[in-house]
Amino acid sequence: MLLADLVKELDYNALQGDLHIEISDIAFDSREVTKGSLFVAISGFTVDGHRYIDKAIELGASAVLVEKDVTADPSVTVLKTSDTRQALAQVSARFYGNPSEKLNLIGITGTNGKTSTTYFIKSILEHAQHSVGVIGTIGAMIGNEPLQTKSTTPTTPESLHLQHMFADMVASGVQDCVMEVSSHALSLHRADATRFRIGVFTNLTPDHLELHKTMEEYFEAKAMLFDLTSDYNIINADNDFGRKLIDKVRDKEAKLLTYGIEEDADIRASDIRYEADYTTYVAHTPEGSIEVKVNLPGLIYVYNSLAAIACAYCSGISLELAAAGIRAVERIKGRLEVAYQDKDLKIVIDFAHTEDSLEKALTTLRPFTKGRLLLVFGVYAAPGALGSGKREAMGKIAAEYADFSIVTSDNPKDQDPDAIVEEVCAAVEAGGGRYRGIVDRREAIEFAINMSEKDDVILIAGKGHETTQVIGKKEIPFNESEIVAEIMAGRNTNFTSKKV
Ligand SMILES: CC(=O)N[C@H]1[C@@H](OP(=O)(O)OP(=O)(O)OC[C@H]2O[C@@H](n3ccc(=O)[nH]c3=O)[C@H](O)[C@@H]2O)O[C@H](CO)[C@@H](O)[C@@H]1O[C@H](C)C(=O)N[C@@H](C)C(=O)N[C@H](CCC(=O)O)C(=O)O
Ligand SMILES: Nc1ncnc2c1ncn2[C@@H]1O[C@H](COP(=O)(O)OP(=O)(O)OP(=O)(O)O)[C@@H](O)[C@H]1O
Repeated sequence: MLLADLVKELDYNALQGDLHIEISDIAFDSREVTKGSLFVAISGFTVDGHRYIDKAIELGASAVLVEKDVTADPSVTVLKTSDTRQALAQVSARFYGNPSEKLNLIGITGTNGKTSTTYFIKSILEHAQHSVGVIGTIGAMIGNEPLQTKSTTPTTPESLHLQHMFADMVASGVQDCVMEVSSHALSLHRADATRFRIGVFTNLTPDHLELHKTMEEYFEAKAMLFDLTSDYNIINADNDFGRKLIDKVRDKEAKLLTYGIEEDADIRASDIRYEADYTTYVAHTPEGSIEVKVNLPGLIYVYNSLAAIACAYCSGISLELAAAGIRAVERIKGRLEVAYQDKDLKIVIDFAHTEDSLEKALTTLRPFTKGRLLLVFGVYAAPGALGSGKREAMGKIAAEYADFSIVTSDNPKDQDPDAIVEEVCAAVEAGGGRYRGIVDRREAIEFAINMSEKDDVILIAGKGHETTQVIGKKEIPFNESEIVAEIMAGRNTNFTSKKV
């Protein structure tokens, strides 16, 4: 594509060079530059991409897009714009032919519930014989085939990779794409230049305050999704920030559709019946009502499946197909997943890693726990004072809702794991909870299993589907289902339970 065409809708100043040159690819990382590329320099959190311009030119970049004044080899074209992250999204969408406009794109945002809502929607759309793509925490897929991409690390990929994925989906005949949209992505403009036909807001509770600083800023970041939607905004009316968002988007062109249980919402659940492993309820929509069975326990999956029913309604899919799609989701990896069960003990793995989700996971399990509810958990939060709020809040939740907590490591990354465990233990103690701190996560799981007695339930929270643990710079294998299976295999031959 000609550089002049690529930057046609961009606000820029040409600092040097020719605009009538062919651009073969785009890169925002100098290490990925190929001959004839446009290199977009981003001022990062850790390094400044402008420092790698010479490297990019050496590797064959023929044009550079910057947001700072730079001196570059006179043989390349240099364009300056006010924000290169925004510009990256714009040129990427244009480079790939604005693929989001060719998809029924559904974006889901919120602190918790994005992944499971995505699964429910995907299953419903597939029941309606649609070809579906997914982008989110568990990766990018077309149907059940993982998409080969340059990067699938973040929940919401960088704009260049995102537009590339959309283009691959369009080329493969995908009709609908269901995508998790994180607040990081929205505030770092990864989803700019993307058209979402439907936007969904699940909830907003404290998290990611290392980036957004205040709940207000965090809310505003999430709300950015609803500036990108064309047809429907689907919002949880029972959540405080959901109601705030309803007021904010009420007059937008995209039609507002609310869902909930407590408020008088457009899509509503009633007659909820909780069982240990599933829940049934009646979903009411403007088109009628239907009995729904969700094969995941607890109120949160009533909400997440209701959001999916709202999407089905907006996509013209019948209630029968919607209910069948939800029923077909048998389990979701690491979401209240039963890792072990016999007549005396149940061990559940869950991805709860925020204060709200930890509370929801514990309160979901409580009514079906005859013995004690034992909790193994760690906290990943920003370093130092910034992360203290989350460490304290999760410690308090553990104290309030678990009978005994084994405080351990989540992904300590570059932080001191002992200091984190100590701080969380102090919060459990301050909340009046019983606890033990064990930094090594495998040992912590083993301790919980060894202290368990008849009828206890163990919740191992925080890592869910993840199969590694990040300690320092190392990512070590850590598959909790396998670890539980190994420990239980040993215990079933030589176990004696201990009182603590
Ligand atoms: C905190 C955060 O979001 N960081 C993002 C940010 O990184 P950064 O600004 O620190 O980048 P940097 O390392 O300083 O580098 C700056 C620039 O120099 C470039 N560079 C760097 C080195 C080099 O040799 N050459 C070069 O060109 C880099 O490619 C980059 O463009 O900009 C990068 C490129 O634009 C992103 O890839 C990166 O996301 C990383 C992968 C990440 O892990 N983000 C997480 C926190 C995240 O986004 N999480 C959300 C939330 C999930 C949830 O809901 O829980 C997500 O969507 O996954
Ligand atoms: N509607 C909900 N409200 C509160 N907590 C929820 C809800 N849905 C799921 N959770 C909890 O949050 C955890 C993560 O759920 P899920 O992966 O669906 O959220 P997510 O928004 O995709 O999270 P992340 O962005 O961190 O990947 C679950 O394991 C569960 O404990």
